[in-house]
Amino acid sequence: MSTVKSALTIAGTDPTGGAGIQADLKVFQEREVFGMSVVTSVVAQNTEGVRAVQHLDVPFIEQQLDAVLEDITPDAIKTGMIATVEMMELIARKLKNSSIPYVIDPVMVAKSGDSLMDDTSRQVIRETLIPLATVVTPNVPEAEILTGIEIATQADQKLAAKYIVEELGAKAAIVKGGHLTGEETEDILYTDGHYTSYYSERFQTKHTHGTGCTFSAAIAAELAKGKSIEEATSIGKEFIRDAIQFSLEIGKGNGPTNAWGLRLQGLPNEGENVHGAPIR
Ligand SMILES: Nc1ncnc2c1ncn2[C@@H]1O[C@H](COP(=O)(O)OP(=O)(O)O)[C@@H](O)[C@H]1O
Ligand SMILES: Cc1ncc(COP(=O)(O)OP(=O)(O)O)c(N)n1
Repeated sequence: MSTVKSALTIAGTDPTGGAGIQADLKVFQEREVFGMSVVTSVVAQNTEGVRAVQHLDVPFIEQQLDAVLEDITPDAIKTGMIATVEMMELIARKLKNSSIPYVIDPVMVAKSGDSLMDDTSRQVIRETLIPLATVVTPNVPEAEILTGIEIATQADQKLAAKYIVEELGAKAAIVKGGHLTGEETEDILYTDGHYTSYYSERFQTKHTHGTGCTFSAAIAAELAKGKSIEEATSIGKEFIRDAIQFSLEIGKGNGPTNAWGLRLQGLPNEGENVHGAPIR
């Protein structure tokens, strides 16, 4: 009997491999969890931005989900780009009575500024998916939309995280600090009435395509292995720090995070700041 755990990502695609499903699968592999995926939207994007989006038909997304879930029970599920109300309703129906740990990265806008979720869905996700979540991982603009709270300080991050749990019904929320300023990044977790902060140095790099996907996928992988929410977040934070420190200068725009950054720590260039390193 295999002891390898599995995780399922339900999300959109990035043909350049830096974000979305492709990024999630790399992270699952790196965290030694068997990765599975259900595609919601096919996105023609690259490191410079989004060119076009095609949403798959909801009945076909359901067929993909059924094909996985009737065969394999994942040890954790993550959702990323869920762009329409109909997709949200489908996933909510499928996960309603499930006890599988469920991480929501409420992807709304790509770093390039391109919208990945329509306006109605930004409101509807609050009622459909968020109450089912084990952990929700919004960045600052996403947390502002979910809560209506303007976020500029650590105190605002805390208020928003608490709101997502106490008012919207998630088990835990991590309001990420990547979009704020300062020498450090601080991500604030609220769960079971307690706050925990997770810090890292802030790297001065433009190569941050896929940071949110990478962070949430790492948390999902650790939950799949049975780690607590606090432990999974701590490992996720270390993972994203190294994935950004060793991010890659691929493409003409914002290069992607490096899912094997943590492994590089064991190599001779340990500690060196190599972000922007070409892969050749
Ligand atoms: N320049 C940076 N240096 C170090 N960590 C960062 C940097 N930018 C973002 N992070 C971290 O990456 C993760 C994703 O953050 P964020 O950029 O806020 O989300 P998103 O990619 O969803 O916009 C968080 O843990 C955040 O603190
Ligand atoms: C298909 C798809 N899903 C999510 C994103 C957003 O990724 P994120 O990790 O939030 O980082 P950026 O790509 O916005 O830098 C995406 N671009 N595509």
